[in-house]
Amino acid sequence: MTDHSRPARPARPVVLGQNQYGKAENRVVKITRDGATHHIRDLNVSVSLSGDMDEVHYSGSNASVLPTDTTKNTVYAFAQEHGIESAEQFGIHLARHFVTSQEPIHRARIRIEEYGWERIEHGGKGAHSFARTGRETRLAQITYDGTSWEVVSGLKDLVVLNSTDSEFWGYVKDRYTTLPEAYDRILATEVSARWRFGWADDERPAPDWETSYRETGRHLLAAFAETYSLSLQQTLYAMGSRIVEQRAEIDEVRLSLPNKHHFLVDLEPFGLKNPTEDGAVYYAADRPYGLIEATVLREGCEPRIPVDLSNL
Ligand SMILES: O=c1[nH]c(=O)c2[nH]c(=O)[nH]c2[nH]1
Repeated sequence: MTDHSRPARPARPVVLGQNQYGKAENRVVKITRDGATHHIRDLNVSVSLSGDMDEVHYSGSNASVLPTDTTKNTVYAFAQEHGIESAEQFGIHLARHFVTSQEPIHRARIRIEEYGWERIEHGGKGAHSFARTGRETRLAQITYDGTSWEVVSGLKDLVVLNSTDSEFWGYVKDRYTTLPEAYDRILATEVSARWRFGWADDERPAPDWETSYRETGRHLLAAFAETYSLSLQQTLYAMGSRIVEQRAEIDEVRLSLPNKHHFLVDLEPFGLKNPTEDGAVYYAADRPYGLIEATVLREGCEPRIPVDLSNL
């Protein structure tokens, strides 16, 4: 056995920087039964802990280390013991547990992806058969430092398209500009969105996470559908500002919108017209794509969602 009592660290001009650890991507499926009708929640939960962890890095002493295997077990045990009311509530339970039960752990960050399932309705039944929706992935990130909470929710992979009510013209033109002005184009994007809640301490009641997610998604889609778009930038702002205006619990929205270009195909070589007005055929390009990103904030609030959403 290694003796950890000896001086662990020779003086060296090297120090440990930010560090965190935990078990990533714990796949949890929870079935609850309401008579013959079953309900499913399907999560991917990643745990990240930090605190007094210098010694394990410097000397290998594991005295402060709650094993990542234990964090995995905790995720499954909590799903059974406490249920999964919402991704956010589940993450809050876990974060609070790790920080309050282990002295060396000062901060917990729980990231959750949730996959949707819909019922397979068949012959008036549909109680226990499901199909993965594949529409969007719900996201939640919960961070707790023993005093304050930061909850960022969101979604990704939500592909939406308006087949009209989109124009793009009047832009800067230089010697490299070839893009024709568009007065009736397809506007399509794959929404990646994060929204941060103002709720930060246990003194105040937490939002109703399920209602908040449902309504925020509804506003996001309604703003996309209802905005007569002169640019994707304008549509993005309409989506973000509608959420901040309509959902009092949300202070900040970050959106990353790839412009999924649809180009009218030139069919002139085949003696065919391809009019936008009716029956138009488009080439759906997958790359390169315009990438339009912005944060929309409640006035007076600090931006805290990372600019690059791939880091969240
Ligand atoms: O909505 C758009 N915004 C742009 O900034 C842009 N640039 C471009 O080439 N097409 C578009 N479309």
